[in-house]
Amino acid sequence: MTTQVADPGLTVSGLSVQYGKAQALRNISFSAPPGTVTAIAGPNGAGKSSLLLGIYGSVQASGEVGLGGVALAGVTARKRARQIAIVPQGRQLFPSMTVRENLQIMADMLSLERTAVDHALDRFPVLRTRSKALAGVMSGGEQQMMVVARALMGRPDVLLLDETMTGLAPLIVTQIIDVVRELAASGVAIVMAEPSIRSLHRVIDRGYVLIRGEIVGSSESGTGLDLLLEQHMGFSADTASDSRADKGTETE
Ligand SMILES: Nc1ncnc2c1ncn2[C@@H]1O[C@H](COP(=O)(O)OP(=O)(O)OP(=O)(O)O)[C@@H](O)[C@H]1O
Repeated sequence: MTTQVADPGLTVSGLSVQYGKAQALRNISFSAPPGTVTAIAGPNGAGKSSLLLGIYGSVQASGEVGLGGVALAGVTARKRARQIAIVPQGRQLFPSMTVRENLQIMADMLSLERTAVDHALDRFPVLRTRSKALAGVMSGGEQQMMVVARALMGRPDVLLLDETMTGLAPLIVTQIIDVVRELAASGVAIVMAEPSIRSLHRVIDRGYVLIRGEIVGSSESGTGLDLLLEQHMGFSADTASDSRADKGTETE
């Protein structure tokens, strides 16, 4: 009788990132199983982007990244780009091209089938209705939806979200969370890095607190992770802004 071994999903082992003499990330290890949403919570400069870019492969990193038990070091860049998708901080879209044209570029880059752009437009209703609008005239939330739809075009096994929810209106966050949950239900492993996770508890399955390039704690729930983040920072970003509003005082 053969025993089925569970797919480990994304595995990160001893990942470190250095910029010149500055160590941005030190010896990070964690896993993100298929069908789960893993949060990386930490303040500005903690190393969240460096971690996601190191996993994605667009910054030099030491250590090992694996997918489904296979080390990605031996996988071609093209295959890796299809298996792992990223929504980068700063969006990186072409403002003077239309929504459709922006999506077409990704389809061409990954040699996707002809229907890929239409599938991407169908992810969010607003993209379908505004497919001929220039990306630069779309609202911040609409642009973020575009970038999420673009990242999903290659049907990745792993989706990395770098501060995708930060600064968005609650209604937009809800729409993106719905897509994230749908993806997780279909088996995608999702890793989202955010400085504040207060409005994201319902989507997070597990997570880690990252401070100064190191993982300092983990939790199996969004609520637990938020508490941990508060403990490590002394206060959370949201708590700080709430209390400033309550007291009407500036703390800086
Ligand atoms: N290209 C770079 N060259 C030099 N230092 C960098 C570079 N990118 C990031 N850093 C430094 O590495 C550290 C981690 O930065 P990183 O952007 O990964 O953190 P972060 O948690 O994503 O922060 P933020 O929320 O501000 O984006 C910071 O001290 C940052 O100044």
